[in-house]
Amino acid sequence: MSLYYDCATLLANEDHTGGSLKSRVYSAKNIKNTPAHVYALASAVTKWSPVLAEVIEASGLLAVERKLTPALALALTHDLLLRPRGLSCPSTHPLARAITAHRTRLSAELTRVRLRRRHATLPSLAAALDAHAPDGSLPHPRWMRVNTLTTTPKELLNRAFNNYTETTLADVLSAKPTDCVYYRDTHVPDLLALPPGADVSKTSVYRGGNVILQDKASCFPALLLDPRPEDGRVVDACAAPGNKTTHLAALYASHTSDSTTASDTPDTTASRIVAFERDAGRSKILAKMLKTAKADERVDVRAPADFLAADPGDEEWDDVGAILLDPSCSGSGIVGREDGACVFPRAPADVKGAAKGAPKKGKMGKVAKEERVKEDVGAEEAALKERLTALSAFQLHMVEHAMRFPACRRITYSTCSIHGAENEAVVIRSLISDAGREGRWRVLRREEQVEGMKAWGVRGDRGGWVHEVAEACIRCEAGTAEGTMGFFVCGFVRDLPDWNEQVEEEAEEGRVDEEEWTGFSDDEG
Ligand SMILES: C[S@@+](CC[C@H](N)C(=O)[O-])C[C@H]1O[C@@H](n2cnc3c(N)ncnc32)[C@H](O)[C@@H]1O
Repeated sequence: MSLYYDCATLLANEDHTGGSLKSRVYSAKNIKNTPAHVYALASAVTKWSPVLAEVIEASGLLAVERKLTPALALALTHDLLLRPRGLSCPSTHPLARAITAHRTRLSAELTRVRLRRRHATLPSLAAALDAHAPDGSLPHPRWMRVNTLTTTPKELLNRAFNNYTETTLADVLSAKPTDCVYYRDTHVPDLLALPPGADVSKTSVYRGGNVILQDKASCFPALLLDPRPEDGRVVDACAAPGNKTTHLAALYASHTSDSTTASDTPDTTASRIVAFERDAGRSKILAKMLKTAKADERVDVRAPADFLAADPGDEEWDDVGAILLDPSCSGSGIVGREDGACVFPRAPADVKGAAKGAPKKGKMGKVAKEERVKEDVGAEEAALKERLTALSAFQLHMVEHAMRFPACRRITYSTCSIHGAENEAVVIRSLISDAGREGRWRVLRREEQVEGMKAWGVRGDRGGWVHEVAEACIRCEAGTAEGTMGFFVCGFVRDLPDWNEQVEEEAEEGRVDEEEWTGFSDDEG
């Protein structure tokens, strides 16, 4: 039984140890079983966790078996339902008894989840989870961004991938994990793709911070923001684990060499990127990532600290010229959970209709079962709507806050969500908000975007939005030939008037005293 406790401890990761699941298993001091044994179970549970979490929630297991934690329930349910030889512990153990008592109900819920995901068999569902891709869609490549703070693509390829051949993305997508092929992206500079399932976590280039495992779509926000020394300081408002922070640091640094001739170039040796992160545990991961990527001296980390608590009126922020805003979202665009990111069943109190999900005695007729499924789906939809309403209110608040920084001229807003409520709707509501109108914010039009982003063809959802806004918004879809996850990003800009020039011009025209300043009209938003 200790195997299940070991696995649950690793998955729950309550002390927020950073690194991959494998590195955490192999460096764990508090496990009783061999690391290989624990890792095999923990990685299988992680893979199945999106499915098993649904099964456990729907079964009401955690409401009945109070001694089971969500992580323990995942590990036990995995072996009970999916391991050919079942649980690997004596059947008389109290935990084995507790889980076995629910076998019928859990197994029925697994069937329902499988059918809802449109898989005729368990192996078909397993293959979809293996490929880290949604049902019926193409697999997901292993994207890696070359960290130009420490190396160059050429040097990296020569050093670590010299037996690899460059090919098309389509070839990479259909290759086996061990095939030595790579693709060089055309939208994001310094981005490479390896075959789906390729494991680079053991390589020295990964451990040494020469490559950052970052989905292509997740590289868009920093690229679109295009941070430059003349922007002043750049804020990453929601930074952990730090993928975009390190990207910002690399892009910023790439511009410093070609701008050093300008006499008003700011001191580029100081930390010009400020990273906020509210969560204490994730702040540690951020610090570790920045150190590994050799970006720690370039980033002024404010963590744990709330971006919303930074007062835009405070002179400390007078030189913030660009903000990258990547706030918490529903995550509905994520197609593959990174190694170690396990999905846990929610505690009974958090599950809507948990009581309804609790095991009941007696047989159900076919019609009653169908009714029950319809009720469940209806409840799920209502819960999602409620969640999206809360998330989009928070996201709007974050954008409005960013829009109030007086010297800020560019903002990128991004989510890994596919829902319009968190994406285009937040953009529109930000533009018409007080902060948006008073600050004269508008979208960064497609023709104004950096080359790679301008060329990207999948634009915002047109459903009723103004054409310019839909064209400015960038979307990525999961499971397509582009190999991205579901993602959204939009840039905001404002052309701040140069007040001195304006006053001079108006004085020359003799208009200064004639016209009284009445503020911007609503039409000017
Ligand atoms: C989507 S994740 C950011 C991912 C990150 N940008 C990256 O690319 O690695 C959102 C993060 O924002 C943090 N967060 C949410 N609200 C925040 C706030 N008000 N201030 C600072 N951080 C916040 C969350 O804790 C979470 O770590």
